[in-house]
Amino acid sequence: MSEARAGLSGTARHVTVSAPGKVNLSLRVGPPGADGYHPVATVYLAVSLRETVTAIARTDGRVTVGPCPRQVSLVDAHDVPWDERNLAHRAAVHLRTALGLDEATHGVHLDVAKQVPVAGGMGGGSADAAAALLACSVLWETGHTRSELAELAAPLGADVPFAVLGGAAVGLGTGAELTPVAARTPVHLVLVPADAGLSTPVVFGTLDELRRDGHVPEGPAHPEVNQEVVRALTAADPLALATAMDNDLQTPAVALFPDLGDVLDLGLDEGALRGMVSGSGPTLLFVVPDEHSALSLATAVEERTGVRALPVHGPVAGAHVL
Ligand SMILES: C[C@@](CO)(OP(=O)(O)O)[C@H](O)COP(=O)(O)OP(=O)(O)OC[C@H]1O[C@@H](n2ccc(N)nc2=O)[C@H](O)[C@@H]1O
Ligand SMILES: Nc1ncnc2c1ncn2[C@@H]1O[C@H](COP(=O)(O)OP(=O)(O)O)[C@@H](O)[C@H]1O
Repeated sequence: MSEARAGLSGTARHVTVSAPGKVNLSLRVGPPGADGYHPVATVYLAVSLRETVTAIARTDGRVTVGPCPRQVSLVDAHDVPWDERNLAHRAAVHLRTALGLDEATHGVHLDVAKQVPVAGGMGGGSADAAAALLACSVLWETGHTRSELAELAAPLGADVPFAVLGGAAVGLGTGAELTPVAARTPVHLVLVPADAGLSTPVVFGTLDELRRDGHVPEGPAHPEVNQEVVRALTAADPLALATAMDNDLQTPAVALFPDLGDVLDLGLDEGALRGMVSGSGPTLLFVVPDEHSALSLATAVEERTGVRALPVHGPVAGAHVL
């Protein structure tokens, strides 16, 4: 048993929450501000690859976090910090502090079962933070609605409010100012994770360098929302969606991880409507017309690369109690 779990009784009160990973169907990035953050205009889609966090009451006032001992994980959770740097841990401490809750009586252990690739540009850590926020809020009976929790989530990371709300949404500012988009039917995608991660700040920094050196055009100070992607989502038109998608972080992600170019070509070769880097990468997303095409593309990619490809769909629900 891990040190963090020692002393937890099997009968302790607990709450389990599921929260989704995401892809960005459009990600337009402006130049960085004084705080280092870049203004974005993005279109998020929550997808059917989810994280699960169980909040277990602790009687000693501590906040602890660890990988779920019962989980057979799809992902390698070794790169995840299982201490106070973990986003789920930070979410619990943030909630306790923001609400002025008594530390002595608001301890918690967080069991995290990961399915979303780590450092893959799919917001897995953000989903853990969103799930921990809701799980602790229910455990500690704070009475917050999901939209109140989404507002509380913003200081934890640009993607965290979206993981609370889920669905599909336009994100402005750092990505945390959300407007829901009503997607008519499911979008079917195949995700191809890479065998290593990419650091989000390094990918943003590489974009800045490529722009400074004139290899990539400058972005506008206030990027505009890709309305064609929004229209394609509301019109349930996968071909229009595939055509309109864009991601300013694709060029820096491929510069840092050149093998991505080959896998993008391979996906197109096997019938995808379009392939693109998900967020800051290196996970790739391929748009396909329907569920059947998703299964056959995933099989073909696996056969040719030996990499596990994941058929998913979206939009799916945000953080909710199981
Ligand atoms: C790029 C995106 C696209 O949705 O996500 P990923 O693809 O990495 O999951 C997001 O903008 C990331 O969201 P998230 O991972 O929550 O970012 P944060 O923790 O807030 O920030 C991590 C770092 O990324 C950079 N950052 C993030 C958001 C933003 N609008 N501008 C930035 O420059 C900053 O260097 C920041 O210190
Ligand atoms: N619960 C968590 N799950 C995954 N990574 C985490 C978590 N908490 C902190 N991290 C750190 O955040 C980094 C990026 O996390 P992640 O959300 O998986 O990727 P991305 O920002 O590309 O979507 C990881 O490399 C890891 O160091």
